[in-house]
Amino acid sequence: MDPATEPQRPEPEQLKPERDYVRACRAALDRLVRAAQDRVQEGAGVLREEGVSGDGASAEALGRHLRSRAKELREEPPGPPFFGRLDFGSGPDAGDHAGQRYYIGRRRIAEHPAAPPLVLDWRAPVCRAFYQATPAGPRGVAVRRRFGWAPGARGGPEELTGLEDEPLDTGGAAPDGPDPDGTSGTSGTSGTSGTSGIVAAEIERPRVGPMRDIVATIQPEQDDLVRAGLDRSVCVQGAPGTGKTAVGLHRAAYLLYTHPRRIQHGGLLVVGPNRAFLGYIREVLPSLGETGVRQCTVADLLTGGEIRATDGERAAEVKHSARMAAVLERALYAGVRAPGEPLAVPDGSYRWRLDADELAGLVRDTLAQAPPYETGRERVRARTVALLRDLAERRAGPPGAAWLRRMGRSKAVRDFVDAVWPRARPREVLARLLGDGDALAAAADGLLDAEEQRVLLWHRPPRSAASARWSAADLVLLDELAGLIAHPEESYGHVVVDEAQDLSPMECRVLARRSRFGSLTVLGDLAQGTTPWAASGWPAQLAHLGAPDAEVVPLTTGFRVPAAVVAAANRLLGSLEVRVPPARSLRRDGELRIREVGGAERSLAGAAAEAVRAALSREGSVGVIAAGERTPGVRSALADAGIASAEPGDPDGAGTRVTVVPAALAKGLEYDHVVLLEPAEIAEGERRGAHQLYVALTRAVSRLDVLHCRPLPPALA
Ligand SMILES: Nc1ncnc2c1ncn2[C@@H]1O[C@H](COP(=O)(O)OP(=O)(O)OP(=O)(O)O)[C@@H](O)[C@H]1O
Repeated sequence: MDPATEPQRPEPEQLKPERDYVRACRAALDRLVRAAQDRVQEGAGVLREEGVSGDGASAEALGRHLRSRAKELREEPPGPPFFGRLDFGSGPDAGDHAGQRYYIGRRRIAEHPAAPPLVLDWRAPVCRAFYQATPAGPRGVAVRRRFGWAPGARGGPEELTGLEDEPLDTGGAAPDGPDPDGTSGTSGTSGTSGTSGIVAAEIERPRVGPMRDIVATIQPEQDDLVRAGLDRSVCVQGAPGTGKTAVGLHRAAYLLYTHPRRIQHGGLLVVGPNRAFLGYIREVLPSLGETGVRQCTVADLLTGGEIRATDGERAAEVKHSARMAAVLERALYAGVRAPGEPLAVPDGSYRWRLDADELAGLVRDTLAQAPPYETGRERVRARTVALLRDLAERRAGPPGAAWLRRMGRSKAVRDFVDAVWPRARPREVLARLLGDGDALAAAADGLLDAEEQRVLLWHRPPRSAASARWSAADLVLLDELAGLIAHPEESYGHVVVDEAQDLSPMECRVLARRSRFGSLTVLGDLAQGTTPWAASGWPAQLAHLGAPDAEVVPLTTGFRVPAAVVAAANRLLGSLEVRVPPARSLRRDGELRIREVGGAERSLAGAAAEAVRAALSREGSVGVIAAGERTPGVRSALADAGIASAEPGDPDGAGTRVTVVPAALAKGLEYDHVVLLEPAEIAEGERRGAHQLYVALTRAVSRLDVLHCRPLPPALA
């Protein structure tokens, strides 16, 4: 927190008791770390004494647990131990909390595990009041106190620089406590929620480095989403900068805290659009103490092989369409057929005979049950053996288990199963589909038209499935086939999907398969859809994601983009192919400047370098956004001007203030100052160029410079 922007400068004596409380928290934390380390040593002693005898295995497990707890505590990012305080009143609304005072922080702090906590974890149920209480609905809270900390504070007492009180339930008195200066309920803001200076300062502070958590300033409508139950899937349709990503990550942390067993069993998965985005959000969950969450792209989940081919635009589009799911299912089951003749199974000198009709009925029944393909195959085998057992039983009484196993493995039964329900491997099925026009025509009949079939077919089919070169879209299809053959082994307890509007139906199905028993948090903005297959409405997309009942909740209050920029972006909304509620900005500050470059000026890239130089005289990050083909020129113009720049997601660019961003990679990122080059070029560049421009326009936290040589798109003119 920047003390300069703080609305209220408390007297040092107001801060003193709070700084003492900080000291008490630090001391408790130090004791916790020491105790955990001691327990590791004790654990090691137990291990040594027990050796391999006795209960060595559980001693070892205990040792592992203690070591990881000690490591966790040591590695806990140092930071302010708390950010808020609740003083409950004595009225009936306060319930069990009447007269209580609670400090709220990122993690629980206590003298020892059984002691009453000095600081509550923000996810604890009682902390909900911190986010939700208003003067109209105080929830028993007499005073809400927010603390301001110096920028980059590591949690030292002197770094606590501000506080702000909001009297809420004026009917109840604040409790007595270690706060003899009487600040509670007297100092601070007007008491109207939403006018907190500390919240405003947090929202308007300059951005540096990766995304940070918003745990101290979560807004009531965001909190509702963060704490939605695990059994509910939710879909957040949020305008740019309304905190969708932040909400998704905090919800992940909340669910891990509230349902540790259910989530940790399957794990929690966060899916984002690309590396640059994942790099940007990487540190939010660890800063909330959650380190075990997998964060990846949909492509990272696909294990079908390497990408060694590129699809044409049309082929990719067809491969990503929902109809491919049905085409692949047909292709997979194309080999399943009813037996044409009876089955004879030799058994010593005897032969068992099964009737063709009976076997056909068995295959038909199995198909009707629609199990995964491989399960179906095993079911056919087991039922065939069961028919043989019935015959044997009638002849000589019940056969033993060894006999049943022998029949199941006999060549006759194996050949029969292979003939009616052949073994299937994803690559072979797909290679046949893409390499053989007849196979494709059979599977795609009524689903894909002749042109669509033509674009799918390989011009030069590989000699075998093993030597096929797969494209990115093929890997999605291989995953679908693998999922039809057997349920994927990895299935998560909860999946958070960001920028979900950009996923194709087939990509949605990749995620649906991995959250079979879980719920989803779906985050997106239809107006920011930039892929050829971007969703135009949520119901269909949610159905592909396997969460057709998810409630769609809009967020429209923007925390990033200043009002002037939001107004320009909203004008663009009318020209997009989707209907979404327009955003409104919480921020009155900020600047939008549009400038035509021409005449004596050398070039757009040169003008960009000048704009960047001017931007660098202020605080915060700078992003130059341009059509992809323009970015190399911009980087060299910056280098010529002596300005270092990085690409988004470049791990070596961590200390660089200037990032040059191809418009296609701008999604989800934000910079204090954005220099946007030649918007007309971005708008025309791709098929959904207007959406791309909408994304590019909404990346600025404080200032947006638009530089152009060509006429502006109408919405900006
Ligand atoms: N309650 C809040 N308090 C402080 N900052 C917030 C709050 N909510 C959101 N922000 C900040 O606003 C910015 C935008 O948030 P976020 O990236 O989550 O929005 P988004 O809806 O995902 O945006 P987009 O769709 O444009 O990518 C971030 O810097 C985030 O930290």
